[in-house]
Amino acid sequence: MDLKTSNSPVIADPLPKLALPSAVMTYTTPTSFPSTGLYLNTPKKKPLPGKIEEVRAAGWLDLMLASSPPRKRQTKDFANDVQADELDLLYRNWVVNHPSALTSFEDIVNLARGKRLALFLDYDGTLSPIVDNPENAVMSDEMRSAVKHVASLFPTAIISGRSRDKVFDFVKLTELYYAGSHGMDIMGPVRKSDSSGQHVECIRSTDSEGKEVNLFQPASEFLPMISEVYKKLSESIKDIDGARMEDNKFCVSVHYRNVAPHDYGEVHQRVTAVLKNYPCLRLTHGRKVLEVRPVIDWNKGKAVEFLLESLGLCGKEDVLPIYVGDDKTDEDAFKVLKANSIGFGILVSSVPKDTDAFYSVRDPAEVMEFLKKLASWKEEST
Ligand SMILES: O=P(O)(O)OC[C@H]1O[C@H](O[C@H]2O[C@H](CO)[C@@H](O)[C@H](O)[C@H]2O)[C@H](O)[C@@H](O)[C@@H]1O
Repeated sequence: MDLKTSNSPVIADPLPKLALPSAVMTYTTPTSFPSTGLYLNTPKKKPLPGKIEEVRAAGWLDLMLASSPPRKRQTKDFANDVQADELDLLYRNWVVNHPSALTSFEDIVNLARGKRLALFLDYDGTLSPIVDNPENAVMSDEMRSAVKHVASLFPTAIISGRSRDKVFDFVKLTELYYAGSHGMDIMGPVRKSDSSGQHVECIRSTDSEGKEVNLFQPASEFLPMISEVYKKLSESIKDIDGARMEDNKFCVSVHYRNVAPHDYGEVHQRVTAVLKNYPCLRLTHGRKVLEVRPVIDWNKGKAVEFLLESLGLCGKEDVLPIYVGDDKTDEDAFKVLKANSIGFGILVSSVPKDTDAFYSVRDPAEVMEFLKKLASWKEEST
């Protein structure tokens, strides 16, 4: 297959060998902040919005209202049906540019032939369906065995916004690599090259099975600050019906999925009011969730690069990394694969979205089908 046809991601020059983490050390460290060396140069903050209208003006309220695709229609209603037909049409147009990884499976196989695949999987909305209570986002046994199966064939990692321990409790597979807190807590393999001092910032540790692993936690100096902010935010939002906090170790989630839309502005206002005293924390936005995290130049994309490097798969022409994810934070990983033309992303979405992923699937059920197909193909071809 011609890799440069417009219907396939262009897999060209491999990623130049990364010198992680020193590649991200060029940022200046404000003296009053912890000295992790990975700070982002953020623009000066705008004044905090004081009223709900100002929250809207800042664009956050619209983002909060639009976050996460609408639920399936419950009623038979003409206006709803027209809107749904329009959405279907938009989706059909969008999928032309982001073809289904299932219907384009042959193209993917053609790209993968003769290459070593590396799989990176997001958790929520990718391996488990989105549910109202984050504690209930369990993975089905069928999905677990599909992931276990691919992990026996390709190096596979889960990269989640949740804390690493929590995502492991859901997945329960020791054969995977895990990156929690949006990549700020990575448990990866120990490389022979580590003895030459390549990953100076890693801590040698052992996993639950006693296997030697490398721990990489670029935001460890923020831990006391994050737990302080967690307490303050919990106190601040406790009277907002449906608002819920989640401690993700190196970041904090403020969930508003179960909050009435007229209170969204209030949630945002309370969060920004607490954060104004923490200039080295920043706010990002996911699916009905506001996320507080350290201002360091580290994200899921950097975690993918780091893991590829740790696995000895970086800069190799015969390696094809695939990243599957559903959320904004996964875009950092899609971007890395696209920018370096080394692999491609698969966006999990049933509605059109602006994305750097090349392929798409509609939901976790399709993710599972894709993983099963990949495993069968690999087994048949060997
Ligand atoms: O990177 P991920 O593994 O996708 O984690 C991102 C966030 O996922 C979880 O929240 C989302 O899923 C919940 C359960 O389905 C849902 O209730 C919530 O509205 C979604 O935003 C998780 O709870 C967060 O901590 C993660 O940051």
